[in-house]
Amino acid sequence: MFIKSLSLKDYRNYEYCVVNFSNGINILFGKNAQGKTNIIEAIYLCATSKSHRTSNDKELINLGNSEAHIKLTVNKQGIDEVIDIHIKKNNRKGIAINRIPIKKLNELLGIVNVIIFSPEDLGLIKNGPKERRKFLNLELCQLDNIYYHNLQQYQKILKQRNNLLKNLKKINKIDETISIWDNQLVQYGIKIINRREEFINDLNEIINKIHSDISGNKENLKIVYEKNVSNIDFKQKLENNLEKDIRFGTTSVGPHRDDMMFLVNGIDIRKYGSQGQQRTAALSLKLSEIKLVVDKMDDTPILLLDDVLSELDDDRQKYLINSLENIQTIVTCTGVEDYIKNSIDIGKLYQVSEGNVTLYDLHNKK
Ligand SMILES: Nc1ncnc2c1ncn2[C@@H]1O[C@H](COP(=O)(O)OP(=O)(O)OP(=O)(O)O)[C@@H](O)[C@H]1O
Repeated sequence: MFIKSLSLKDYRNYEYCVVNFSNGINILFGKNAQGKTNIIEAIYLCATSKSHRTSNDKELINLGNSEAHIKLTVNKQGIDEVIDIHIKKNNRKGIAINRIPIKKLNELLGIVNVIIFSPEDLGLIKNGPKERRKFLNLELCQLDNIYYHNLQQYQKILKQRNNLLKNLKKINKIDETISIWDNQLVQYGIKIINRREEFINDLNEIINKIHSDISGNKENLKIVYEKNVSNIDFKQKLENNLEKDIRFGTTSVGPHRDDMMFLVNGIDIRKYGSQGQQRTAALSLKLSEIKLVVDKMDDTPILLLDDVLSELDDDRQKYLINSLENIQTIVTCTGVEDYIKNSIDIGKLYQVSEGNVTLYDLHNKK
C-alpha cells in the first residue's frame, strides 16, 4: 500500500496544506520546528486514531482555531481508500472511512499500516519497561484487532479492580466481588500473554540474522519475554498478593508489568550494554518488525522515519537504506546530505518551512 496524498486544515502549525507522495522514498526536509514531524504525526493518526506524541487531541488543533481536519488517501492494491478525521475542541473526534463515519475507533485499525521509527525508538532498550510494553502494544494492536480488543478489556478491568482495591483499603476488609474481577483479568490477561509470546517468538526468528549482519557477524541477539506472570500462575499470584494490593491500592501482578530482555552474546544489554550496542539492537528490532509485518501482511506497510538517519553511523545508515526496497517511506530530516551521500533514489523531495510544504528540485535548487 502507499499513501497518495495528505491534506491538513488547521492542524498543528498548518492552516491548509496538501502533500502528494511518491510510492517510493519521500523526503521532507527543513529547519527545526517547521512542521516535519507534524506531517508524520498526522499520517500516524490516520493509521491508529492516536498521535504518537500526545494523548491530548486538543493540542493537534491549530492554536486560535476550534477544529482540525485531516484527510488521507491510501492506495491499496489499486483501490483508493479515504480516511477523514475531524478533531474538535472538546477532545472528541469524528472519523470516516470512504465518507462513512465509523462507530468504534478500532474500525480504523488495519486500513493504513504504518511502522514509525523515531530517535526515541533508539532508546527503547535503554529506557524503562513501560516503553518496551508500549512497543509491544502498539505493534500488536496494529497487527491484530483481537489483541486490541483484549488489551482494551484488560485495561478496563484492571482499572475497576484498582478502584475496588482502594475502596477495600478504606473499609479495611476483603470483599468477595474481587474474585469476579480476578477471573476476568486472568481471562483477558492470558490472551495478551499468549499473543505477546507468539510475537516475540516471531521476532526472534528474524532478529538474529539482521543483528548479526549489522554487527559484522560479531554479535548474537535474542529477545527474552520476561512475563510477570504465566498463564498457569496468574490467578494464584493475584490471590497471594491481594493483601499487598489492597495496602497499595493497585494490582501488582499481571501482563501490565511485563518486560522484554535483550541478550547480546548472552549478556543483558539493558543493564550491561554500551549505548552503541543498545542503539544497534533497537535498530535490529525495528528492522525485524518491518520484515515481520511485510511477511504477515498481503500488502506492504508504510515506513515513517522521523529524523532517524542522522542518529546512525554510516554503516547503519547504509543497512537501513538498503532495507527500504519496495516500501513507501516518508522521511523527515534537517538536511538531505545523508541521502545524497548514500545515493538514495528519491521519489519526492519537499521542503518544509513554517507550515508550508513545497516541492524541491535538487538539481535546479528551486
Ligand atoms: N496546535 C498547534 N498550533 C500551532 N502551532 C503548533 C501547534 N502544535 C505545534 N505547533 C508548532 O509546530 C512546530 C513544530 O513542528 P514539528 O514538531 O513538526 O517540527 P519539526 O519540523 O519536526 O522540527 P524538529 O526538526 O525540531 O523535530 C513548532 O513551531 C510548534 O510551535
